[in-house]
This record gives sequence, C-alpha cells and structure tokens, in this order.
Amino acid sequence: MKFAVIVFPGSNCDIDCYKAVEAIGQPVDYVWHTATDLSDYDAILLPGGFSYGDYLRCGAIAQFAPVMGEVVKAAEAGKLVLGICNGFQVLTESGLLPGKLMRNRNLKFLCHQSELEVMSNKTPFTNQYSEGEVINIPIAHGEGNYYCDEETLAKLEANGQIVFRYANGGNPNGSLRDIAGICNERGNVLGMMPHPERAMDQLLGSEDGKRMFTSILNAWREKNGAAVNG
Ligand SMILES: NC(=O)CC[C@H](N)C(=O)O
Repeated sequence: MKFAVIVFPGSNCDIDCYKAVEAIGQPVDYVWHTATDLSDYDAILLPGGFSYGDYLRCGAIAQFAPVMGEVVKAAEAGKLVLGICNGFQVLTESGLLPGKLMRNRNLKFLCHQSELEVMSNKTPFTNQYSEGEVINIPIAHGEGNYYCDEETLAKLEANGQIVFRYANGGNPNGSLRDIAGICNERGNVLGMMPHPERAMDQLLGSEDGKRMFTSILNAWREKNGAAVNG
C-alpha cells in the first residue's frame, strides 16, 4: 500500500508522518504541494504544521495549492485521506470535511498529551481500536476549536461521523461537543487535531497512534483482497 505525505511550505510534521508509515513497513513518498498527479498512491496524508505561515487562517491558503485538486479527486475516488492538525484544517478549508477550526478558547498554542475517546471503530482509520477505548495522543495547536452549525452537528452525530472526542473532561480548546476528529459521510476522509504520528513509540509517551496506521493498512488490504496480516 503506497502512501503520499503532502508537503506544503511550512509543514513540520511531514517527517513524523513519513516515519509512521515506515514503521508499519509500507512505501511512502513526500509529495510537494505543486504536484498534479497522485494516481500512484492509495492513501494521502496531510501533515501538521504551519502551511503558508498560517496566514489568514490555518489551512486557508493551502486549499489553493495545485495538489489539492488531486486530493479532492482522490477523496472522490474513495481513496483514504487523513488530515492531522494543520491537515484537518486544510480539509475543512477545502470543503472535504464540514465545519471550521477556530482559535483555541484560551487563545494560546497548546502542546501536551491528551486523552481521546474512540467513538467509532467502523472507519478505515480506527478499525484496530475498540469503541469507547480511551487513547493517549498528543496535541499541538493554536486553532483546534472545532465549530459547525447546528444542522451539521446533528448530521455528524446521527451519521456517526464524530470519530474522536476529548475524554474525561479534557477538552483543551473549546471544540463543540468535545470533538477531536471527524470523518466525511462516506468514511474515507478523516481529520483530527491530535497527532497519532507522534504516538508511535512508548519512548515518546504513547504508542496508541500506531493502530491508526495499521487500521488504514488493514482496511486497504481487506478492500483489495490481500491477507489482512500478510
Ligand atoms: N501542529 C499543527 O499542525 C498546528 C496547526 C496550526 N498551525 C495551529 O497552530 O493550529
């Protein structure tokens, strides 16, 4: 299964994403924001960082990068697209996910471990977790305060599109209903503020992020008829 890690000017978690894919033994390329062909790839990772200096609003400029047209096409074709932190912001700005990420409630950049509840393991990104499981994944953001209108929120809840919530009263940023990550209706595009690629090894405090990457691989193998553990 081949992964692309999209690199915008200002991305800074691209190497972590690349290493996370290497850790699950799969081929991965860095793909520069000017690229216009993603047909080689089975999954697209939009990493964290400060694309285009976070000017206007995080992710607002990145939506116009040439590669984003291809990311939209990949999503429409049913490929798996995962946006982490700035990647989540890019997905909302480009309309692949509903809602927006606003400044954190306390207007501060926050960087610490956070507990997340896995609300759904019926997505290609979470099939290796249990529903209701609480996992430890770090956050590092200034604009993670998820907001959407009432109608959208009701739809997200009804369709099971809220995939992660901050657990145990630990909402760091004021996001609606403690939302930490959502997916699209079809389930092949997921955005989340916390960083699973920084939770790949107990040495760094947690390895709970690893199952996100093995979930993606597992989903792809199931879909493509390969042995799940092969
Ligand atoms: N780690 C990140 O991706 C940070 C995203 C964005 N620059 C923010 O501060 O919200």
